[in-house]
Amino acid sequence: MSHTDPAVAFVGGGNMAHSLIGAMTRTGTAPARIQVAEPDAARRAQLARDFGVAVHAEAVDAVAGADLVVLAVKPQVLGAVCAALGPRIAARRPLLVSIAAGVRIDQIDTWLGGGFPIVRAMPNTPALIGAGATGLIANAAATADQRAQAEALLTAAGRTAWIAREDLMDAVTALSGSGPAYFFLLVEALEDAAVAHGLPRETARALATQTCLGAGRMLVESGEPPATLRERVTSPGGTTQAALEAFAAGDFRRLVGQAVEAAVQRGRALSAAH
Ligand SMILES: NC(=O)C1=CN([C@@H]2O[C@H](COP(=O)(O)OP(=O)(O)OC[C@H]3O[C@@H](n4cnc5c(N)ncnc54)[C@H](O)[C@@H]3O)[C@@H](O)[C@H]2O)C=CC1
Ligand SMILES: O=C(O)[C@@H]1CCC=N1
Repeated sequence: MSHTDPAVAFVGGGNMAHSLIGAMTRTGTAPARIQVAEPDAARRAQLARDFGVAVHAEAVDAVAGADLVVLAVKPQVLGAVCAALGPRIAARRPLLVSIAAGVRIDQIDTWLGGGFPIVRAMPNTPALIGAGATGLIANAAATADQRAQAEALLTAAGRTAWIAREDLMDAVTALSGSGPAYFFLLVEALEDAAVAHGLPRETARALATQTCLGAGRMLVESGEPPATLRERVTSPGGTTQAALEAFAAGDFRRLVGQAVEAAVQRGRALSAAH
């Protein structure tokens, strides 16, 4: 980003805000362009120390003068936060970027008072190291420039993809939003299995972790389909084939499908609860 960066206010200075602010400052956004509202004094102090951004206890103090307001609070408090914020920003109507899981754009707009440009984004925790994956969707009130601003902000934290319809956000949340946890679980299970076969835990963790990184980098850097990369590891009648047959016998793909389905349903239930 450059000196023409929008003035950005974060409402909520927790884990995801920390990740996104870290990504923005690493990629050249001046800390002076960023304000954060966070009620927890220890978190405020940490944000100021880590990034040199201005911190406030009250949301209304952070959003004055902002071009773009990132809503980074928990879904359960977003309604109250928006209701308090709406009247204070109604005159200027900055772009709102919500990262709250399971909260629809029309719900946010209604809480704010109506007629606001809004982008809904679903990032994930690897944003912390610039390796995030974010799905995006905008409402009709958001201009092309505002969409580009939201995309630039999330691109600082990794890859982004616009989606065609908001109901697809439940699938994005179940895939990439929650997805890092699925890979962490697989690494945990692999590590435990190797320990059961006698490897020291540190060795098992180091090898499982590096294998996850290596596989991920091959997927990104080779551009080849995962099935092709899998087949290349799988010597006929060899060890990988034996392992993949055990996965198939346990209906691994169906299990993954069920896990994603459960996350999709939970996302829908969360939006219906607001
Ligand atoms: N953790 C994850 O992997 C992902 C989380 N999200 C979404 O990001 C949002 C934030 O999640 P986290 O950062 O993990 O939560 P968090 O709990 O770490 O951060 C939320 C912060 O909001 C603050 N807060 C509470 N009330 C406030 C108010 N009235 N004004 C300003 N700040 C207030 C809290 O003190 C807390 O620091 C959630 O809506 C979540 O659905 C989205 C994608 C991935
Ligand atoms: O588990 C959750 O509800 C949030 C949304 C995606 C990742 N964490």
